[in-house]
Amino acid sequence: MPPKSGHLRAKNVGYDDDDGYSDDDYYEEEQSGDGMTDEDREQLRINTAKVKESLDPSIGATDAEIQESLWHYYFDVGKTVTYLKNKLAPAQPKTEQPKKQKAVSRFDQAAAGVEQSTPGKQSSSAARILESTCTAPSMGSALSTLSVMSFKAPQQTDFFWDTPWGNVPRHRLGQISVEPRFPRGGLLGGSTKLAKLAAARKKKQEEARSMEGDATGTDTAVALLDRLSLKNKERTTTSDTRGQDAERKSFTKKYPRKRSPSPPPAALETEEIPLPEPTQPAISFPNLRANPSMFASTLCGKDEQGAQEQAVGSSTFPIPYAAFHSFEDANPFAGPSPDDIVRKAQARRNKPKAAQSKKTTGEKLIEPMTKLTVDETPRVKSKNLNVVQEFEKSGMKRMANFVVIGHVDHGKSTLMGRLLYDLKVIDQRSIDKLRKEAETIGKSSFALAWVMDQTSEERSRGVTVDIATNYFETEQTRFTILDAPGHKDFIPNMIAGASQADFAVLVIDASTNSFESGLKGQTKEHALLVRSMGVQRLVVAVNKMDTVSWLQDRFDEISQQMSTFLVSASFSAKTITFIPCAGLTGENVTRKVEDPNATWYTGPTLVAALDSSEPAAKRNIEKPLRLTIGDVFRGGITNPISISGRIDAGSLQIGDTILAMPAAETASIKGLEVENEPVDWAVAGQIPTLHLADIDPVHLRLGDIACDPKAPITLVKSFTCKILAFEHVLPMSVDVFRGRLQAEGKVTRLVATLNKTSGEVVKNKPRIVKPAEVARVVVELERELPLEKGTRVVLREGGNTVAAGLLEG
Ligand SMILES: Nc1nc2c(ncn2[C@@H]2O[C@H](COP(=O)(O)OP(=O)(O)OP(=O)(O)O)[C@@H](O)[C@H]2O)c(=O)[nH]1
Repeated sequence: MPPKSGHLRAKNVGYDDDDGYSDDDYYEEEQSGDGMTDEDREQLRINTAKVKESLDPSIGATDAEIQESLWHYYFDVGKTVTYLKNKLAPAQPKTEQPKKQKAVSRFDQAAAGVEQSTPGKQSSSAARILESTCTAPSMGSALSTLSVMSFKAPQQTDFFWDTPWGNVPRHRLGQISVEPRFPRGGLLGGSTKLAKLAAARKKKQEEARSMEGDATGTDTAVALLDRLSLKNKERTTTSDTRGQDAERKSFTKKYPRKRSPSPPPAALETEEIPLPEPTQPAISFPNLRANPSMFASTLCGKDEQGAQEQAVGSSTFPIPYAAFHSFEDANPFAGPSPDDIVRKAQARRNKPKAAQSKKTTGEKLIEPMTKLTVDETPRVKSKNLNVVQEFEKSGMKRMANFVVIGHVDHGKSTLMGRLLYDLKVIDQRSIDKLRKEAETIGKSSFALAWVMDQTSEERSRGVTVDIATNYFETEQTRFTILDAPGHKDFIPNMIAGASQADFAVLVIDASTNSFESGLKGQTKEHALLVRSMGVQRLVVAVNKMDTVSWLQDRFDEISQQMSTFLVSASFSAKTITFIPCAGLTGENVTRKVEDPNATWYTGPTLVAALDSSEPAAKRNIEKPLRLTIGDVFRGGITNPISISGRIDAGSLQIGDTILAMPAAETASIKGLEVENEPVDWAVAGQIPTLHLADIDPVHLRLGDIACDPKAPITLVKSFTCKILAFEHVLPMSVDVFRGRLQAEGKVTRLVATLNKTSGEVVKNKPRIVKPAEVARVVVELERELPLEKGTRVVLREGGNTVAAGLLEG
């Protein structure tokens, strides 16, 4: 039987300094009940066969003897054979033995020297190993068997007398303790490189410590080793300490410590552990006790002694203002504030003539602001183009912006993605990439929608959140798509999109029940909103026709119901077009439908219907500039502040100065882009990007108006408007929306209900305005807004659209 012991542990002991650290030091090998691993058993079996082969059969060694010897010689076949030959055939000369031995290490030599020079001390080194090894209860019995079997007190004649591991000095035995079965705590699992290094360092420190302790009791050779290792240790310690000090210094420098409040002196005095009587120190040490922090002193009062000690120390920090006893009495607001001084200085500069000339009640409030905006000299050189002439000369295609509206998930983004893909605005590679990405998150059906929905939130939720813009052109027209969110939570964003649109594409899901649920939801609300915001032309895309097998009945049913509703919502039947299509498959989007069930349809494709739209109403190019800011962003390193938005009226060019309202701050246009292309000018109806200079971004907010400084938009705090009620309206709090602009307000007065078509007064001072009624109401705002006659607003309350209105003054 092979011995069962912690022998395995001994195999892992690295005696030489240059022995590398091994994982085995921290991971005990998998052992079965006999203390051996499967690997050991296999090794033992192979080596037993080898030993048997090498031994003269006359020697007659049993398997048990061979295995025992192999075990003690760490499976060394040569040594085992020699040992068995010596043991079982004593006649053989012993002198051959050293030749076969492995070269001994420096430590082994030293240890052997110890044993030779101090015979009395050679008492059972192996037993000592065992003593220290047999600490783990699990190994106890196996080891005790081993100690009885193999580690009898060695005789000079004993074969083991010169085995190096049998002569391990006691101070080294600390290493041979039984390791815990699992990685030690504190090293984060022990398998990382860091953990290994930490463990190796710890081991070295322990080694050095044990050396110090035993140094006196060792002989010269061990003392020599001690000195060697101590030197090393000193070296390491010094360099370590130096290193640590340097590290600490640099760390302290890098991350100066916060002074945490020290406990007050009283707390220190009440320490429970009695301190030993202080002996008179030969050298007086500096008082290293930390002084209470200023914070603690302030809170708990000053300890006089502490204060004195503190006075001696150099690291004192006065409380700000502590020296000024009368600081409570002083009035810090007596003089003008630094802001006042700056504002006063700025106010001395010239006032903008335009801003001055048009004074309203509200302007009194923003007077200081307008005084700040003076510099009308553009910093960027203007080409002084006559933009109206340039526009006429350019022979530009007609332009149209359309907003895509409809209930959530009815397929708006997919339809637009398909349209852009089929018109080759989006290339195959991009689509493949989107498909792949969509597949990875299990939303492959949304790949086309992702052409429009580009934020990670939209993609992960599968819902459009904000207006997405894209462009395409047909033979006659350059189109700007404004894809609106369908979810009711994002109606304000839909309003912002609709406020920039010339016409709308209303997408309706033809699938069973989807159309019906949309009617109760945003299909109707969106249609009403765009109408009340001035949109007259509507293309109704009856989408997902593939899900109803292109059934004509379904198409007709939807068309009829929607026509009735839309006409009741003041759309003209002539300006509504119904197109059956399937965005997902692309049928009847840019190409004719080929489904055999769809032969009944002979009308235009969706793109053809868009292209044949009436040109937008005449653009107000010659009117003063009005651009509703739809986005404020950083347009790159050279363009730290950029805005984009639709030009509602007028034109602009590079070098122009614009006035941002309500901030009443001017800025100069240093760069212009339309549809991502640099241009020199832009006109009403376009949605350009303006790269600005000479303005602080804080003065630009979504919904603000960029206008002509010579004809600025007025700021109003209350207005009268003609509304179409969606819900009951009475004097109530409302949120007022104008494009991206949103402000709190109140319907303060119901002036009259009006006739829908003629606009004549039906009833003065009604107590309530019912849904679908038209009325004149007065709205008061919490703050002044840039609004003027003809502006369209939406009134909402508690997340519902209450009414849409047109400003009358
Ligand atoms: N079968 C079929 N499914 C479609 C069609 N069009 C869109 N879908 C699916 O309808 C789901 C919603 O499509 P979206 O394009 O995200 O809908 P949406 O109206 O833009 O949604 P929101 O913008 O969040 O309101 C997706 O799973 C599409 O694959 C279609 O023509 N046929």
